[in-house]
Amino acid sequence: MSDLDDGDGNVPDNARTVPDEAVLDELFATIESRKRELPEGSYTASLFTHEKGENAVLEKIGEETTEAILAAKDDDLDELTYESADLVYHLLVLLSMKDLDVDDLRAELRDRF
Ligand SMILES: N=c1c2ncn([C@@H]3O[C@H](COP(=O)(O)OP(=O)(O)OP(=O)(O)O)[C@@H](O)[C@H]3O)c2ncn1[C@@H]1O[C@H](COP(=O)(O)O)[C@@H](O)[C@H]1O
Repeated sequence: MSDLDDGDGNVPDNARTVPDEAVLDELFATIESRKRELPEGSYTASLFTHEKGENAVLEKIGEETTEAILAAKDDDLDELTYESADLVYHLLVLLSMKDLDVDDLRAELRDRF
C-alpha cells in the first residue's frame, strides 16, 4: 500500500503531493481503487466493465504504441512523452486486470540488473 493510501484504498485526488518516485505506485493504487469501486464517470472503471472485455485495453495498448512510434519517427519529443504516458497507464490497467501489480513489474526489471 502506498504512503498516501488511507488504508481503504482511497487515494487523494491532488497528485501534486506525491513525490516523483511514488508516481507509478500512486497511479497503480488509483487504478486498483477504480477497479474495486467502479465509480461512474471514471475512464479506468469503463475499461474494467467494457463490453469488449480485456480487448478494450489491449486495443488501446496497440493504438498508444503506434502513436508513440509515430511520434518517435517524427522526433516529436513532447508527443513521444505524452503517448508514452498513455501507454504506461494502459499497461498498468492491463496488469491490474490480470491481478498482477507494479511490484511484479519492478521485481522483473530488478532481476535484469
Ligand atoms: N493516467 C491516466 C490516463 N492516461 C490516459 N488516459 C485516458 O486514456 C484515453 C486515451 O485514449 P486516446 O488517446 O485514444 O484518446 P481519446 O480521448 O479516447 O480519443 P480517441 O482516440 O478515442 O478519439 C483518454 O480517455 C485518456 O483520458 C488516462 N485516464 C486516467 N489516468 C489516470 O487515472 C486516474 C483516474 O482516472 P478516472 O478513471 O478517469 O477517474 C486519473 O486521475 C489519472 O491519474
